[in-house]
Amino acid sequence: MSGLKIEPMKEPDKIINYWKKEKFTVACIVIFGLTFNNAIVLGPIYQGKLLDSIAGAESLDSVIRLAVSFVFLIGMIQLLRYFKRFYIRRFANNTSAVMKLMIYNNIMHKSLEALENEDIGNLMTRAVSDVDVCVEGMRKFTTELFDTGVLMVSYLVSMLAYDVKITVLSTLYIPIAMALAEKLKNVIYKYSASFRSKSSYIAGIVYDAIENAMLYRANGMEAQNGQKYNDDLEDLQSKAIKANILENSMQPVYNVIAMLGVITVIYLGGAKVIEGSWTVGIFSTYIVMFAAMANKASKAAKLFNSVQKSQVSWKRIKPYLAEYQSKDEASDIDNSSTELSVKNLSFCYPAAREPIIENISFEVDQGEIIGVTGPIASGKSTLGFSLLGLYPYIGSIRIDGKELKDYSEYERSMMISYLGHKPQLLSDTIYNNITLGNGKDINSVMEDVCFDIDLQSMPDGVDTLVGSSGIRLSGGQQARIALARTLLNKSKIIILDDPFSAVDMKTEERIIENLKANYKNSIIILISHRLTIFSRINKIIFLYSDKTAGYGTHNDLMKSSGFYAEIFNLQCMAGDNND
Ligand SMILES: Nc1ncnc2c1ncn2[C@@H]1O[C@H](COP(=O)(O)OP(=O)(O)OP(=O)(O)O)[C@@H](O)[C@H]1O
Repeated sequence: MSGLKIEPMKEPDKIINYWKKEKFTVACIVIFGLTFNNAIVLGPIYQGKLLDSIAGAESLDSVIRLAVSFVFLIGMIQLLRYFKRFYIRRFANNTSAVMKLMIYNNIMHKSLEALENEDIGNLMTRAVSDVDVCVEGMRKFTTELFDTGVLMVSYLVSMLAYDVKITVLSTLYIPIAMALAEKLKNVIYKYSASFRSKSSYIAGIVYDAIENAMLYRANGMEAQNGQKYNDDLEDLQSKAIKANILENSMQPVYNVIAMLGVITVIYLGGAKVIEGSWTVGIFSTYIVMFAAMANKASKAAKLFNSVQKSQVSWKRIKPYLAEYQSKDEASDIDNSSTELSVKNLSFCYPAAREPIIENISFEVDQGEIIGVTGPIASGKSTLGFSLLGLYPYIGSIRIDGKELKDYSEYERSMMISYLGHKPQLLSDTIYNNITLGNGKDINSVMEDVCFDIDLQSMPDGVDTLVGSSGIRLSGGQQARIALARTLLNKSKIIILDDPFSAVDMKTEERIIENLKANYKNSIIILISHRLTIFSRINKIIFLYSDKTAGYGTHNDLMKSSGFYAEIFNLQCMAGDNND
């Protein structure tokens, strides 16, 4: 009984492969399932023999011998049952884990565009609860294949051996219960699908409430949201009732239909006892077998309906069960020097019709800091984003002479660090937020982002917990932790999108000096609205709203662009006034 091994699998979108993958476990289920369900038939037979032995006033010795073997038999049957259950549970646990692993991998490798279009609540429900429902259906199916299928066959064969006519006549009602369950299949499928999709919707609302809790509270929307949530819950509840009622409440009906044959058994079996061709023990054995089989038949009918329900979940998770992908970690990066050359770069978001930036050209050498600025919505962030190479672009972006799109995803992630608008802090310590588990020393990067002073007032230092999304830190602290994370690896190209918007000007100036002094092997693309430090950096790209661009040193732009000079002078004046 080795531990669970959770490994990727081939063709995860074919449900049969989950049984094929667990060959050993499935073999154990088959062996223990067959022996248990065949042995269980011996129970009523021994019970009947015991009854006849007592009624026939046999010796006490033989009654005790029979009773002891009966108890031993029951013990053995329960032991077989234990192993059968153990392996079925193991199959279910492993299948659930592998499905979740495959879905997780799929999410991690989904294109950004596809992820942006995902409904988070829906995705979460599919990745977790739909997997559970689906695997539960697979477990029940596997269990009942033996506990119902094999057992019914065993009982039927034994009953036929006792009397063919009684068996045929008494079991005529069983197919009726099965046919009724089959008829309800489509209704159950429809209700289950509607319940699962409402459930996803509710998960989305909860996710939204967590994400935007502050916004809703600040705007006094608790009551309004609460009422809507309540209405949705009521709707969910009514869908849940519809989805479950047919599946669960029909079992007694199936049971009554299947048990109708007991009248035949009592009538014809009783006559056989009276005429002396059956003993009371045989009659008892037969009736116990019949009742057990009728009970199993009604469970089989319910099983059809449960499997139907789990098929809804399977259909929901199937699109996420793609082949396992792993990054090729081979890399051919030249770390000796860095050069960035951008020529006629145009970029259009996949969902947009027109390019946001057009024909941008510039060249940067190692150790240089390039500022990117311009009016609102002129495409500053888009330019930074396009340099990541995550989306197709027009024109050329060459790093060390090689086109960006010709580098692998892994190589790009090794060469380029990116800090976007949001700090994206994890609910963890400062240290873990910066290293993301790579174990590196962070002392120097903490000094580079001027966080060493902040740490002095934190009793737990770098082990301070930042809270959910960094809630326990100030905006400026959050921004600098995120900046430290981006700087830590001293990547060849570092793209910083508005890193100083929450940082005061003095700290901003100190950080810029640190970047100039300590990141001489990198190229830094600094996107910012604040131009006061632009006189200290190497070159500037000024994006105009009409998609043209100015490029040069600060002094060049002060002369060539009246717009740039005006913004710079205004900001310097505002800075002076603040001082
Ligand atoms: N993912 C996207 N899909 C489609 N269009 C987008 C996307 N992101 C941004 N845009 C559009 O691109 C244009 C430029 O946006 P961008 O964020 O690059 O401007 P910006 O200069 O950084 O703006 P700001 O100064 O407000 O930060 C905007 O009109 C915006 O609507």
